[in-house]
Amino acid sequence: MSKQAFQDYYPEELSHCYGCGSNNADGHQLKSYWLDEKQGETIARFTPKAYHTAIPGFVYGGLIASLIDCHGTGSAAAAAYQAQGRVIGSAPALRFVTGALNVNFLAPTPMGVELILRGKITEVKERKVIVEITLSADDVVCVSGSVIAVKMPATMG
Ligand SMILES: CCCCCCCCCC(=O)SCCNC(=O)CCNC(=O)[C@H](O)C(C)(C)COP(=O)(O)OP(=O)(O)OC[C@H]1O[C@@H](n2cnc3c(N)ncnc32)[C@H](O)[C@@H]1OP(=O)(O)O
Repeated sequence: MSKQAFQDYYPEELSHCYGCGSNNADGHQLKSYWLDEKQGETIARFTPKAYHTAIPGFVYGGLIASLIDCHGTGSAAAAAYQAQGRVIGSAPALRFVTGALNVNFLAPTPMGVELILRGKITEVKERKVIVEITLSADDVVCVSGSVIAVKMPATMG
């Protein structure tokens, strides 16, 4: 696993995202990495805080959605660089935003354990990347989801 997260390559001015921006002190600051680059598999870890509670003992679904969202967009950027045979972070920058986010809550997600997000890149096009994601707690898949990530429009940059 590489030491630098995909999000560490985002430029400073695009590092304010509530889910994954390292410049957002109030955000989740999610970090995503290759688990197996050849297989297009990625990983992120996150331990919810007490204030991320839905029902006592269980994690708030909106938090989970945002973790899937940012693991998806980060994985998409890494996959786009990979597909072009380029070093991640090299210019011109390849940046992706969420076009669509699907989340399926399969089982209650317990508080008090580290959550593991695993991504699988299933489609890479020039302007669009699809990432399928699972979120596990204690080796149980509690949530599945997918992100359709689309190249960031100039109007957002
Ligand atoms: C960027 C650096 C890091 C920043 C932090 C990470 C981001 C964190 C995640 C977020 O929260 S981002 C904020 C939430 N997202 C937005 O506000 C995006 C708002 N929507 C848009 O700006 C545009 O609608 C969008 C860029 C998503 C798409 O517009 P485009 O005109 O660029 O898309 P286009 O029509 O060219 O379609 C390109 C491909 O994407 C597909 N696509 C576009 N929008 C889609 C959609 N909504 N659902 C499914 N597919 C979609 C489209 O079908 C097509 O696929 P194909 O190539 O296979 O034909």
